[in-house]
Amino acid sequence: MELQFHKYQGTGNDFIIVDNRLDIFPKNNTNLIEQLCDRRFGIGADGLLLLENDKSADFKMVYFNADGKIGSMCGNGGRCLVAFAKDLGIVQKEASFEASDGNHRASVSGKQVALKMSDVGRISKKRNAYFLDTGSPHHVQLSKDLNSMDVVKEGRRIRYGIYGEKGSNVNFVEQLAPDSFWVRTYERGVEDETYSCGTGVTAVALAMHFSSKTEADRIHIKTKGGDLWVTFKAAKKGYEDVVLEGPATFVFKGTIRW
Ligand SMILES: N[C@@H](CCC[C@H](N)C(=O)O)C(=O)O
Repeated sequence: MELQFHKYQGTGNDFIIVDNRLDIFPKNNTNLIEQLCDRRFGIGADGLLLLENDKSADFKMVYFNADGKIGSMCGNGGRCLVAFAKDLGIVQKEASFEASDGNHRASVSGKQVALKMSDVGRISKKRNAYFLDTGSPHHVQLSKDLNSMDVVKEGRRIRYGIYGEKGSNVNFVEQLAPDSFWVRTYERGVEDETYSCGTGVTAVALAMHFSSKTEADRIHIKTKGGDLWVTFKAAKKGYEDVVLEGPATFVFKGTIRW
């Protein structure tokens, strides 16, 4: 079989993107998707995104983690898919799409894509951390000396030790300024540290506001792969009007045969 694909990245969180509007991609072939994401034997990516037709939105997003298994919501992936849809001419400056956690709207300005995330109703306090679901599950904990932390070792311990096989993404945070944080993320389904995680930085921003580490409602997040911004409004219960904003760019396109 031969596959045309595109590579996009959002602050270093990188994705294989396939235009699957003809619905011919072998979605059930977990081994194939894992192989395509492999950085030595395949194209290499944190995940694989399918753009599909949708009866009411501009398109539908289907996301697979690098382990080849269907994933939950992917914030950076959603932003990259909107950039891809614009490059294909499917959308202009505004877009709407269906994802695993419902409908999302987005706006494009140059290389920047602002994605409306789902409302977050509940943030639970763990011993030295917070847990919330921003479309994907996230453990958020403040850490000292983030620079020297073994994120993979610590992240794996928490991901399996506290959250079992179903797991959670694990975000380690250091405050840089009243409205700015540095985040390193161990990502479930990639089972490694990624250069950034969109649902992760969204979770960090909300958890830091919830725990009064910041009073800002527009928060800058520094990641290994670059800068992201999260804006939000406090709601009666949790947070609403949550928007994740940052760059999403085309890297290359190609053909792969197997
Ligand atoms: N990198 C993604 C997160 C994708 C889902 C995550 N790997 C999970 O399985 O929960 C993002 O940008 O949100």
